[in-house]
Amino acid sequence: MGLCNSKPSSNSSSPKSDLIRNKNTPVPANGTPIPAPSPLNAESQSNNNRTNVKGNDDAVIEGKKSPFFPFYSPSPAHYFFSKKSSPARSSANSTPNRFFKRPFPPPSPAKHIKAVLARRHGSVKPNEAAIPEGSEPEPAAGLNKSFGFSKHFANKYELGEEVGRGHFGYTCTAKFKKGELKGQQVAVKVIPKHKMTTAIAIEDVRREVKILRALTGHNNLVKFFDAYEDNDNVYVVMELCEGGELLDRILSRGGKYTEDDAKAVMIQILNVVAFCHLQGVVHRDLKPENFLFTTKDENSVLKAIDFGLSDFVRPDERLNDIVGSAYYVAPEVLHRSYSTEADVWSIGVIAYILLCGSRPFWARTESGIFRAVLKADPSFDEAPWPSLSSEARDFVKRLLNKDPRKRLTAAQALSHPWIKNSNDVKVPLDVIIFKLMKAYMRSSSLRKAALRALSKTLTVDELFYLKEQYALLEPNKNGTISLENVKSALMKNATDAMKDSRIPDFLSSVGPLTFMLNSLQYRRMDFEEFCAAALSVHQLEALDRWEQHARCAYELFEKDGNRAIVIEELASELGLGPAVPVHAVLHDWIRHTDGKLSFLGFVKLLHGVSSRALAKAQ
Ligand SMILES: Nc1ncnc2c1ncn2[C@@H]1O[C@H](COP(=O)(O)OP(=O)(O)OP(=O)(O)O)[C@@H](O)[C@H]1O
Ligand SMILES: [Ca+2]
Ligand SMILES: [Ca+2]
Repeated sequence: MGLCNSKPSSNSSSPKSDLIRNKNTPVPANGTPIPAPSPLNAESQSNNNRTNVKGNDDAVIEGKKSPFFPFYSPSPAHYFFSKKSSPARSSANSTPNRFFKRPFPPPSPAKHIKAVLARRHGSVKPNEAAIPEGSEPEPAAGLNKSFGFSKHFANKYELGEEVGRGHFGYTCTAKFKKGELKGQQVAVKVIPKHKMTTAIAIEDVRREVKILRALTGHNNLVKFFDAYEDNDNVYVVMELCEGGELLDRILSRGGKYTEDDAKAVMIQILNVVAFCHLQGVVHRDLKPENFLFTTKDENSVLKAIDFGLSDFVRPDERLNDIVGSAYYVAPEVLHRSYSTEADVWSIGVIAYILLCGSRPFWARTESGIFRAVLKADPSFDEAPWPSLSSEARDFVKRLLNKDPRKRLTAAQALSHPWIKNSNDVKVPLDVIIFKLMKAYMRSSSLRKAALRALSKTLTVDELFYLKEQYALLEPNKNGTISLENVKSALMKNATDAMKDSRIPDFLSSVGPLTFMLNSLQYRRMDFEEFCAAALSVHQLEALDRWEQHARCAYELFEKDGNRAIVIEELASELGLGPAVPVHAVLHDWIRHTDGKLSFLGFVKLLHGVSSRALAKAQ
């Protein structure tokens, strides 16, 4: 492959062509207007209920018993000095100026978005938070707070000291009282029932336990043992992580990691998040506070915790409730139309913080942070960015792409040049492959030919990921795959969570377009075709070299696949309905000399049928 000299890099994500369906209310494909940057969410300064650590933005308040006491609390004098000095001494080579030109204050505990707290506690002040219509918190009366968990917590465990506290619960050590495990220590997250004042809050706890139970077993996910309840509390029993929160380690290092150390953290985060996504679980609250080290050792394993805001998401579904923590929230979450890509954004924020010690999006108020997330481009010009590797910068930028279709997936991020050569990297199966293959199988032969041409322009770096994915589908001896390979690869990785996220169903059905059963069942696909099927035009488009990719592909298409096409046929290829004045719109997409596709038409065809058009057609 790679007939052209251009050196593009990157890969897949489907034309979000896949059906866009909302969980609760339909949202236009492009998302709804921005909810937040209005007085609605203004001034959220005091909404942090964390009492264990650092309640305030950049300060560290009284103590949790963490050994990683965050001694790095920037002196306000730095800012004072920096502000005062910058205009006067703005010479570019003034070293002090460079030093004090920290773009934002260093990381600190993130607050949950107000809407999260509101929908859980039901105590919304008028205009305080944006809540999706039709999901107003219900009154506390008549709520069923029985979870069906075992009632024998007190018989089995003896609670010890508190080790952490969050908005919804507090965590203590505990010991097995008897039996083989007598004396062994565990962690118990205690969630008081009196705090569950809405049906949503109860449902969240139910789902938190369900998801933990289903996902436990991954090396970078806190091990779950069991859940109990009594009249007052729910008790979630887990392995005890004694190494403290990732946030505390970031702070204890003065906010900066070497590239190698940041990479080691990133690999573990991406591993567990790619695993969750394959299971159809979106975490929705990824932040350094929600990753714990198992031991105090420098090289300790990192574990994801706190699935309190997590949810199942079907491959063709968009979620629309605004949840998460403001500094880490993805733009499409604020637009109320999102899926697993939102977690990858949060990982991008964590990566940015690890590498430079500052937050990429910062403001004093919630609405200010939202505005920054939606509109601002994070700075890569300030120190230390220019001295970091170009791969590191590229990695972070591709996680922080505001368009979720152009963002890398977690599995793709593990294949990124910055990461892929590290030890311990094993690229996992990526669910986006199934979405893309599905869109490909539904495409016309003309679009397939266009995608094939594009796939021939992929570079070694881009092919690396596709090769890994193809290998995971375990092609047979003659190097081809069929629907059976796809199904069995999925089933091999399946946990109980997959049932709730309906990933296997997604493969074999879609109403009138029973795509794969009809097509892949009766034939096999080789690696070349797989590349055409599993590449993402949107992601390639995000690259600086996209134009080269596309031009090069068009040349190949001209030789091999281009043919005369009439406007009506092209219109139907692109799913344009009768309401669209096709002759006016598509005029430039067909070459007048020979009736074949022009470059513009070729690029349009690569993108395929728009999701809106597809939704209308069904
Ligand atoms: N398995 C564990 N081992 C050790 N400490 C833990 C464990 N699980 C949780 N903790 C500590 O308890 C804190 C609170 O737990 P968790 O984040 O699950 O609670 P929460 O109420 O959902 O928090 P939040 O306000 O972030 O939603 C964690 O930040 C961590 O410090
Ligand atoms: Ca937490
Ligand atoms: Ca939580």
